[in-house]
This record gives sequence, C-alpha cells and structure tokens, in this order.
Amino acid sequence: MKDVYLFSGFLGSGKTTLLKTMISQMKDKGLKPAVFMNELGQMNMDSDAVEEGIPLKEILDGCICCSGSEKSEAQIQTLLAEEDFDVLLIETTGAAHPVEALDAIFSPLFAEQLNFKGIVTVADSKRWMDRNSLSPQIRSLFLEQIRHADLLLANKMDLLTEGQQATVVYEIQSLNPKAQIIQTIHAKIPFSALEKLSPLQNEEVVKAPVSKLNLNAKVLKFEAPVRRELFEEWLRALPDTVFRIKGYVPLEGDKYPHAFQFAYGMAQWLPEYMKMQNQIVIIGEGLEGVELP
Ligand SMILES: Nc1nc2c(ncn2[C@@H]2O[C@H](COP(=O)(O)OP(=O)(O)OP(=O)(O)O)[C@@H](O)[C@H]2O)c(=O)[nH]1
Repeated sequence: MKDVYLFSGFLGSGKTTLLKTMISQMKDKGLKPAVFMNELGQMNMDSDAVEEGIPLKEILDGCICCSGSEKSEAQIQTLLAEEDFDVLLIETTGAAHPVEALDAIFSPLFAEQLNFKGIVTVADSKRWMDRNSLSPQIRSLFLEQIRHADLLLANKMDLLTEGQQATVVYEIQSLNPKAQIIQTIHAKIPFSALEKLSPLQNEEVVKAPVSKLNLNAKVLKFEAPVRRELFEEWLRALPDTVFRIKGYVPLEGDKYPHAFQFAYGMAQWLPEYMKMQNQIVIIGEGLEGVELP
C-alpha cells in the first residue's frame, strides 16, 4: 500500500512550498515520492517545483474534484502502473473543495493500493485575518478547506505580529478543533508530522454547500517587455478580488523573462528563465476588465 496525502489550501497559501519541503525530506529518508497536481489556468509553473526524476502527473485547467474525478482516476492509475514510488502527494488547486478531491482517491480501483493518510491544509494566516473582505462564496471555500483538515499549517507567520499570531492560531483551531495546528514560515514542518496522521476510518464527511464559485483564470500574454515600475504600479491598482498571479514577465533591459508570483498583495520576483512563454495566469473573481499595462 502506498500512503497518500492531500494538500489543500487557498490560492497562494503555500501548498507548492510545502510540496517541495516534503519531497526533499522524503528523499533524505530514502522514500520515493510521486506527485499529482492540478491547476486553474492553462499553464503550470508549479510543476517546475518538482525535481526531475520524480513521477508527476498533472491536470491543467480542470479540477481533481467533481467532474474531473474520472480524469484524475486515469492519471493515478497510470502512475500506479508505470512508476515506482512509495508515497503519493496530491496538490489540489486552491479553488478546490478538499473533500470533493477525495473522490478519485477513494475509487474502488485503488482500494488495495492506496492508503489515504489525511488532508493537510495550508492556511494563509494573513488572509485569515482579512477573511471578512472575501466574497461569501470564496470565504466559504477558504473556511471549508480549514474545517476538513487533518493537519493544519498556520503559514506565513512571518507576516504577523506576535499578538496576531496567537489570535490567528486560536481562531483557526476553534474552527477545526480536531486537527493538529502547526505555526509555520514557508510551510516548514518535519515529514514526521505527516507520517503521524491517521484519519478516523469511515468518519462521515459532512460538507457544507459551497455555492458556485465565480473564480476564473485568465492568461495574459505580453507583446513586448514592460518596465518593472509600470508593472508594479499595475499590480497595486488591481482589484483585491485578484487572488493569485503566476507566470513569466519580460522586463525591459533583461534578456529572458522573470518567473513571477503574486499572492495576497505580495509580489515575488524570481530569476530569469530561458525559453519561457511571456505570459501570466491571473486567478480571481471578476477579471473581465483586467488587461496588461
Ligand atoms: N512571506 C511568506 N511568503 C510565503 C510563505 N510561504 C509561501 N510564501 C510565498 O507565497 C507565494 C505562494 O506560495 P506557493 O507555495 O506557490 O502557494 P500555493 O498554495 O502552491 O499557490 P497556488 O498553487 O497558486 O494555489 C510564493 O511567492 C511563496 O514564496 C511564508 O510563510 N511567508
């Protein structure tokens, strides 16, 4: 039997960061991980986070959950048939309800092969503090991801004062008293915290209705390099219903586009990459009017 962990959490909360830490610790212990991830938007820069040699399957522009579960079953089946691994790490899109994503794992096809260990939710502590500014549907998803976790990471603690940290941990724990909660920076936890998980068997999963989400993903292509200040000005002016931006931005004066991330109002510039498409994916609500500068 292969252990399976499901990583959940809102857009930009730190799931891929957790994935990278877990992969490296597992390798140190001599375990072979495989990864299954999905993304909203037609490009997946997160797959770059998974080192070469690690079996990886992904579903782009879809959801492991609900309608996507047949496709997910097929991908997991291929992994099981073709790859040699001990542990399967599943990273769901930040727009997914974690319990819906369990459908594929609990398929009778895998009953003898997969040992589901639990849902690990990475909660963005800063966003938690501002949760009341989210639209009701998005807030409900954000809370559901926390409510259904078997292990909770109160992440991005570096962005909070000590007083805020204590409040956030108390409030998150009150929403889900059964899960262990760990305060983290860059989702750093020991792999043993995952290994300890053993969700109650046959526990009935009660899911609150998450009404239809209006989350969209939009790909914006750059025709020409932009001035960094102009791009950052554009970022500051975006509506706060833009939750996430990922992609490659060509900057004036630089030869190759820079990998770029934006989550919860914070931008992160990464090194230049050769041969990357000059485009970004932006994820949020009401993106109709959003165009590049
Ligand atoms: N300051 C701070 N930034 C963090 C922390 N953890 C992650 N980040 C940054 O937050 C951004 C999003 O992190 P990811 O790990 O890509 O988040 P994700 O949940 O995989 O994002 P999606 O796949 O888009 O849902 C990146 O720029 C990270 O470097 C943290 O503890 N503190």
